[in-house]
Amino acid sequence: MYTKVFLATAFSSTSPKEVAVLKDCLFCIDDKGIIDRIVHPEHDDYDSILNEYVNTHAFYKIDEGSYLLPGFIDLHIHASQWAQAGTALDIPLHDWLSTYTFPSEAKFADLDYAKLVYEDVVSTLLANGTTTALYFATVHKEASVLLADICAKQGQRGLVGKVVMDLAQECPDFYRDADTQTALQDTEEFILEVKKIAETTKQGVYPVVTPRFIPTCTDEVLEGLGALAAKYDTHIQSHCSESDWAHQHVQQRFGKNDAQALNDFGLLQDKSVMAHSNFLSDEDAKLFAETGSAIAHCPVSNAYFANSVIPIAKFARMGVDIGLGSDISGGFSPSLYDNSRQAVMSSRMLEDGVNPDLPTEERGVKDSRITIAEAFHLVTAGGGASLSLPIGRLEEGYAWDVQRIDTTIPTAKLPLFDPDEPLLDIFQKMMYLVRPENIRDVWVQGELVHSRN
Ligand SMILES: Nc1nc2[nH]cnc2c(=O)[nH]1
Repeated sequence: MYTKVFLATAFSSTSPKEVAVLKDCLFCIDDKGIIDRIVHPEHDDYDSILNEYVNTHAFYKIDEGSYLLPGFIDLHIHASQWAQAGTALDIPLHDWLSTYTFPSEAKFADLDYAKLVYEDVVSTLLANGTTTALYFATVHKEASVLLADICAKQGQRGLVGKVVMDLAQECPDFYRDADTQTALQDTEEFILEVKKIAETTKQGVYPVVTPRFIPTCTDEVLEGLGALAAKYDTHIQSHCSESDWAHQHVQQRFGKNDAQALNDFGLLQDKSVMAHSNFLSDEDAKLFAETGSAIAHCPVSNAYFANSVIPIAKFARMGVDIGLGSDISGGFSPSLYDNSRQAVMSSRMLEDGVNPDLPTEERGVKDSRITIAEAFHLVTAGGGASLSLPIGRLEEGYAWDVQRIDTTIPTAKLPLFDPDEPLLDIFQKMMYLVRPENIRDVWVQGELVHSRN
């Protein structure tokens, strides 16, 4: 007995460069919200399953002109920074943090304010097709638990970190952990409270060990956080080699790159996700591949703060797990469609180069481009592999995290005029042209969590 059976045409990434078209398939979902079977029209039992379910409440026929995509996975987002999205992008990272961001994050000591912003960011992400998000909250333990609770209640798969920043000379008095011991104790209590919420959350919520980045953390806290992550087998997230300033800051402090320093503190492992990572050396990238650590590539944010375009195609060839992050609010857009488009465009600019005064052959970095199909892989299957969770693919054994895209609605109609247009062309048009209006329904772990109908 299946809980839900969908008859639909869908797209799913089967490898970094390949997208499968699942035409007129039956997607059979069990009571845990997992895809139990995908039955193709040529399968022997297609007609019998169709006949068994077609007149039941469990049957969902996706209309012509609508297509299913896996829900998107945001590998790096600061939930609290939703309150300042779209502002203050005119100054460098270090000044942006101290002038705008730390004062804005400090307001999350107020739980009423935190609730207002967090409920809105989670529902906004769901409306944009983001079914899983790896969140930075703020230093405040209670407000961080609240974010996990809001994800649980709204049906989003949230991985949430209480931010740790305890280094007095780099953090303002009004916004940091009281001291190292408190930072570690709050983190441990946070982990236990989120694990408690997870016990009754179908789609899962996960506590994440979250040193903000090396420049705001003491050696003691970094070491303690590595130990806590090992003790509770949690995910880990931080920022790594994001900009010239951040990269050089760690070099000056430790005489080594961020990646190496994070590894020495036990912070690079299979469930680690490091945001940005623009300035990884080849050796650093090998360390990521060996430890199973992932890169959260944040292409919109990088255009403002990273002083560079990350060579994402090269790191993918080296076997590093990679997904996409919106990095609200270093990135202004909550949409991973926007970020997929920017990932492609930035990679093209890296390949061709940008300075017209240089001769063609000196202008760019060859073999740097990625296609929109590769961006789709990053935002779905790549994100799932980065988190070591069975999400991001429409395959048996994976969670039913899905968005229904309607290409026909009058206010956001896609330019589809040829009834014989190849489905993979329609897929590309969706990746480039979909707006939130087109995202009609969103399911997480088999449950409908957003609908515009
Ligand atoms: N983009 C970005 N980089 C950071 N590095 C440390 N904190 C932050 C942050 O909030 N945003």
